[in-house]
Amino acid sequence: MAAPVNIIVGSHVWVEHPELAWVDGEVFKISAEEVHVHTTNGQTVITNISKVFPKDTEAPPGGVDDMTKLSYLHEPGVLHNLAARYELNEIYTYTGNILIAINPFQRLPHLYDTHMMEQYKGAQFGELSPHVFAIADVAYRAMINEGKSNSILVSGESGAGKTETTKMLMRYLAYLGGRSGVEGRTVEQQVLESNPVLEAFGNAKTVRNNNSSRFGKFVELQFDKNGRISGAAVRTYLLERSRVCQISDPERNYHCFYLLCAAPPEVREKFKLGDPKSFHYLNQSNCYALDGVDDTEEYLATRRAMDIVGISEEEQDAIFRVVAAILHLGNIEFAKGEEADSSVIKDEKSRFHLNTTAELLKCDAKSLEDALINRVMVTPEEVITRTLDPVAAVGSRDALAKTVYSRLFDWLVDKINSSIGQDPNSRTIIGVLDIYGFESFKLNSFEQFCINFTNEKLQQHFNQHVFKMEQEEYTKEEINWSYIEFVDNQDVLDLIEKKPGGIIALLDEACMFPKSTHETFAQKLYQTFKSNKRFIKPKLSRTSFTISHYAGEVTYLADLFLDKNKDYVVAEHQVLLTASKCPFVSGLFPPLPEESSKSSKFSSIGSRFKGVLEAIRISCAGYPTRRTFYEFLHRFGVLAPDVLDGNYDDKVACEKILDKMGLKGYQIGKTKVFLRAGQMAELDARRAEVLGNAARIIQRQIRTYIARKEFIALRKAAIVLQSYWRGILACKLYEQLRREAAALKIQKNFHSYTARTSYLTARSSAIQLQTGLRAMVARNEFRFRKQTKAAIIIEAYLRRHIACSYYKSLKKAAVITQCGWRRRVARRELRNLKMAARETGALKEAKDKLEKHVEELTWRLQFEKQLRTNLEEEKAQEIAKLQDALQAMQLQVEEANFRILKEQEAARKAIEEAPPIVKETPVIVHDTEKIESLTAEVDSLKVCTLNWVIIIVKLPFDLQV
Ligand SMILES: Nc1ncnc2c1ncn2[C@@H]1O[C@H](COP(=O)(O)OP(=O)(O)OP(=O)(O)O)[C@@H](O)[C@H]1O
Repeated sequence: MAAPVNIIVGSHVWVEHPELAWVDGEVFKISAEEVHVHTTNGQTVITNISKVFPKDTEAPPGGVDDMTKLSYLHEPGVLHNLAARYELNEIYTYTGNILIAINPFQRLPHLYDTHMMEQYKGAQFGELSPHVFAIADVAYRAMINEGKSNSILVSGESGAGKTETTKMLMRYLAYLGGRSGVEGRTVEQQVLESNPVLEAFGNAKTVRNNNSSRFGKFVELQFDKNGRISGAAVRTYLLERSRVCQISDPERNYHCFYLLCAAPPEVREKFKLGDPKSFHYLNQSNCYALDGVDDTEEYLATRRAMDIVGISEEEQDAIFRVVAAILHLGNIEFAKGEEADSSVIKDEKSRFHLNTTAELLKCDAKSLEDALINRVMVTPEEVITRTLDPVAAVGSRDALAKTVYSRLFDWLVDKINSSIGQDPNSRTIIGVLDIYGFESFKLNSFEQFCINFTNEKLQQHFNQHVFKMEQEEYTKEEINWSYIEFVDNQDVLDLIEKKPGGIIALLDEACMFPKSTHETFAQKLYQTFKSNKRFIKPKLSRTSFTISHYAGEVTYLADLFLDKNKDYVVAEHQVLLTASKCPFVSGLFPPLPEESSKSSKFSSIGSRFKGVLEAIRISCAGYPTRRTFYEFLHRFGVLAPDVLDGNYDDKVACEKILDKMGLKGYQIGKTKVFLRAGQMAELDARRAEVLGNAARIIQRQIRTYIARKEFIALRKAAIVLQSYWRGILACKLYEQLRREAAALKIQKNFHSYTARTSYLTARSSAIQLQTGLRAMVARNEFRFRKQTKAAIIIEAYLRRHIACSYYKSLKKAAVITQCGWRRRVARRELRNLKMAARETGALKEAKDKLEKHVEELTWRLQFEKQLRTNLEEEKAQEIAKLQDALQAMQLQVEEANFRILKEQEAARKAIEEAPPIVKETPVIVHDTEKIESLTAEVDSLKVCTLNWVIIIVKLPFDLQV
């Protein structure tokens, strides 16, 4: 809540709610005791109020589409809601089943296009966003379903958009019940095409609206039994006749006057017209032209529209001749005559206008003059001719102008209606009443009085419908009904229309007394209604009076009431124009039947005003819908077929159906069912649902059949298509597989190439290694062989040495053996010689010799022993040396083995590190075998060496042996 503000000044202030005020589009809270409201210079000043933010008004930010959804239904809340929606270009809002339309002052074509019409066609009320089409749709459906006529009331202040709304309603109704009309034009087209004509003669610029309709309009669309438009009629009410003679600044007179003044020169010349400023009926205001409107163009457009409506060239000529005549008529001025209370044509200028008027109306100029300045009074005894003073003559002139203009307007409306065509056999109509809403201005005159009286009547009609008649019906039907308090405006209506004694009756009375003035009329009112609650006499005024209407108090100026009320044709005027040589003009004033001219020549607008509202029916509250039991069962029996089948009384059956539908708050009367607002729609919706379901079942079966047929055909087609596509897919798949295989092959070859390359690299490395190793092994072997060769040489030498030694030993042994043998032989000879020495000394000598020889042999043995010992020592040394050499060779072999193992290890590692795809090649196996064979070879060599060693070692033993 914002801080309180002291003074708020606004031009649009609503303070009807006790706590809230709406000031220029904002909501304010009023502190009840201190609030002070007064108006200065057209602005309202409110003190001690505090601003309320929109959220406090309970409406969601975007507003609600139905005002009944607002938590608090008060003016600020309602206006705030409308403003919030208006911000979003949502110009329509519901209040229950009433539509509020706000003038967007811009074209919103998307709101009214054919797509929109399609959407609203047959849609449930309230289902879609609020729209003028929804209202027309409800009226049309109700007419079709119930076979009854319906009316739509379009009400609002001037410029609110009534005429536009009416056009939209008609367009939508024509869309629903369209028929091709005369010469291929639809009725709606014809009605709309007639609009420029009606607007040219019935519309004028006002303060609020540049194209304000100055007449009430009831468009009646007639429908045949099939719900097609079969005819249409435009009924007009209350053309604002006073505007013909009197306009206030900055308003304009009816458009047609300005169009004619802007017509092509030859036309203007023909009608002796000039600048609109030169005509009294137009120059009372300073406004002559409208922004963005070219009157010359409009003149031509009106002529074209007249062509379309079927107004002939001669008729068009006559129409504009009459319009020109009215302008000239307004320029006739009067001066005082020689006799008392008499007048004469003021000057030559006025006479020119008088003559021109007579010329244009094709009547006698003298008769026209007489009709303007004289009055004929018919008394039972005689006929008296009375002169009129200049003021009365002006009144007579203006009365003539108004009469001619209003007759002309009525003629145009009739012409339009006959051009559209009526259907006398039409059973139902939808009427659209476009009428001004309640008006309250600073200065209110007879027009506002009539408009407000109409609205008072509408309100009463509403009251009657909603409350009075309802209550009567409920009582008659003996249903429970708690009486609703309502503001009954019957007393206001009594004040206005009661006969005798009401304001209109007093006004008519005053109009009939020639001496009456507005002052005497006002005094009469003050006197008659001094104790009436609805009538207030303003303190300082002598001619104004205030009526407390249902919508508020309005003060009227009685000054022009008498003049504006007089709607009779002055007999002189009637005679004058009936005698016109122009058939069109005389046709506007057909001679009156003898009786009527005698009995009453006076009719007042006020009294005629009461026929206007009969065609209007407004949707009501309470139990707005009622149906006789038969109607109800006939319509809603489908909702509960079991109830219809059962043997129930109509009343019970209705009750059962309603209960089955779960409706609450309805009432069952003696002969009728009474439904709450919206319940009928709900039942209709359920009925539509049931019928819809039934229709759906039928549709389903048919659709199943059609769908099955279509399916089979489709399946066949699909199979053909599938096989074709599968063929294409298989080809594609094959192509893909082929590509994959090719890719694999390429990969394989590539891998094999890379593997081969790496293998070759590995192999060449292995070969290099092997070569190196083999070279090394060969070198080793070579070295070994060299060593072996050397060993063999050594061995050979050793063997030779051994053989030599053996030979020597054998020789020695042979020598020894020989020596031994010889010793034995010598001994034997010695013995023989001894024997012979004994026998002879010679033997002794031989003995000595032999002894000597033995001694020598013994020495030689000793020497041989010494030699063998030396030889053995040498041999032991040699063996030790050889063993050392053998050990060294063994070490070398081990070393070679160790190196081979290392090479093997390195080769194995290299192979392992090579890529996995490299298969183990038998090369290594060969190498290993080779190595193993080499190892075996080495081992055999070792064995050989050992054998050899063993041989060597054995030799001494042999030798020993
Ligand atoms: N729905 C709408 N869309 C666009 N413009 C609109 C709409 N309603 C009204 N207007 C505009 O407002 C102007 C006045 O509207 P309209 O003539 O229908 O008002 P009205 O209530 O009939 O006034 P009056 O009672 O003075 O004849 C129109 O000329 C048009 O420019």
